[in-house]
Amino acid sequence: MLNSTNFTQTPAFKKLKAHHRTISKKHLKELFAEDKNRFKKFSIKFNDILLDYSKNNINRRTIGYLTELAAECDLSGAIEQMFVGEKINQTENRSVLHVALRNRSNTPIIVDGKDVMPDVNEVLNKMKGFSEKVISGAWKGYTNKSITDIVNIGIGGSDLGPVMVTEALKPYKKKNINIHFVSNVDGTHIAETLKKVNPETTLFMIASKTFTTQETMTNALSARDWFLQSAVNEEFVKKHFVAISTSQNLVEKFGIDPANMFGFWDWVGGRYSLWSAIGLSIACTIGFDNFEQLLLGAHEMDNHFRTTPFEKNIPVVLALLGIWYNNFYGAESQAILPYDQYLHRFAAYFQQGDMESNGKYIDRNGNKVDYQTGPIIWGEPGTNGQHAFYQLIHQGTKLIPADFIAPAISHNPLGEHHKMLLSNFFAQTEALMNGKTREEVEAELTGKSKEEMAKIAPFKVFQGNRPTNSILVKKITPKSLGSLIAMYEHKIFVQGIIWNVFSFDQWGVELGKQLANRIYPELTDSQAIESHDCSTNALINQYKKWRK
Ligand SMILES: O=P(O)(O)OC[C@H]1O[C@H](O)[C@@H](O)[C@@H](O)[C@@H]1O
Repeated sequence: MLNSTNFTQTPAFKKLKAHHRTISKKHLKELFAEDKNRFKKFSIKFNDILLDYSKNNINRRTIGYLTELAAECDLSGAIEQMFVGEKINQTENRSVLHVALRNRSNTPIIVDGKDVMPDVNEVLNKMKGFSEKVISGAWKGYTNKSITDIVNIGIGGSDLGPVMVTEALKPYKKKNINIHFVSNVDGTHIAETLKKVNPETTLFMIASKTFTTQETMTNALSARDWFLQSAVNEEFVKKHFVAISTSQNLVEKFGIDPANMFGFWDWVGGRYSLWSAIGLSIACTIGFDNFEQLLLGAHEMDNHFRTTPFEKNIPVVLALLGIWYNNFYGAESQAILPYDQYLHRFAAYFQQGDMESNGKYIDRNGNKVDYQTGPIIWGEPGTNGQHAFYQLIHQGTKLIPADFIAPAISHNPLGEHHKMLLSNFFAQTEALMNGKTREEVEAELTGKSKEEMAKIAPFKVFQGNRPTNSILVKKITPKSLGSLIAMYEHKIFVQGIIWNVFSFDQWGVELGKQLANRIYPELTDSQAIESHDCSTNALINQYKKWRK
């Protein structure tokens, strides 16, 4: 059982409250001027990842109190409970073991008296064999041609991870395999995808933990119909459809050969599942050896997280900084800004990862919280963001803590591009910290009259004092990406523990599904609907009129 302390009632929280009153009066610039060793004190290097968190509104005392807070919420106990397979997802009575999926040291992890590692390894072996067959061309379609295109059909956790990773690791893509993803129930998504592929050489991966998700099942059936228009014989489905699920029963019902099913377990949360068979599309796109490197990178981050003291523990430090801004400074969001085009879905991936995990107002005791929990996660790759929303980060009225992520080495060392990209990365965090004073603005406005200067100067001033983390990675490789993803996963875990919420269920997605199922049959005929509130009725009835 996880500890369920209200963190706002701890001694450390009270110390942080008092401390916040003083330190929040100091500009980041002052903190740097006072202490030339800030970088040394507030940075952590782990393998090929450097976290510089010195550009935050903190000093040694802040970190001391924050780590005390973590201790008072029994973070160490919670970490151990997760790693040893205790059922910390209490509302679903499940263990939380994405760490077992990438447990490359193979130490036993026991759930309900049984070591899960042999099953994990068995599925990994099956994925290895299958991906090798697909990539080598040995897996043949119904006209004896090799596979050229994979269409992964899934949504949420059965989509976002593979999408993000295959995009992030495009430089490792096998040349003979193209990957496509269909998630939205909007027919446009599947229709546009099917225009690009040939039924004779396409492999569909139906990815769904439950195998009941409306969007995925609808898209899978449409894909099957489309395939059978050409292949005709239902026997051929098994050469072109594989399933990734925890439900063998439903997979068989759908007509997929159980031999082509890749299983996983209820202790893998959807948004933590890219390491499981849900990663089959990744393995078939970049090769199994690279998939294993991804697992290894995550495993090394797991070990770091499990064994490193809090003040040197990257996920813990990131989580505590998030709590500092969320609960003391009143920040409502957290930006993730990758300076790497290949990471363009990274923020979208962690929108699910973070917001589905910690977007909760009921605590682990079943009571309504009286503090803020999960932040809004958002972001786009630099430098696109700079020309869009950075205005608000620099001069808006909201505090937006931001994580800047960049690789030192580009996969595309084209001319001066990477140097320019990185100069923007370094410049932005510097600008956000220092800002620009009125004096500096005036010094630049040479040749202007006093009146002209007074008129324009206020608009050109930047307050600065805006916190950032810089995460510099040597290169985005399968291994370093694995570490980066695991880093954020554990950050979310730590925050959930301290906010006292259950991070591994997602009851909040159910109500909308339920109501959609009720409304769906009402849309069939042309009868006016009166069973809802006047707004919903009117919208449905207008839709019915227009579609006639
Ligand atoms: O893999 P499935 O079962 O199709 O679920 C897909 C998604 O459905 C819901 O939106 C949530 O439960 C998500 O966490 C999940 O990832």
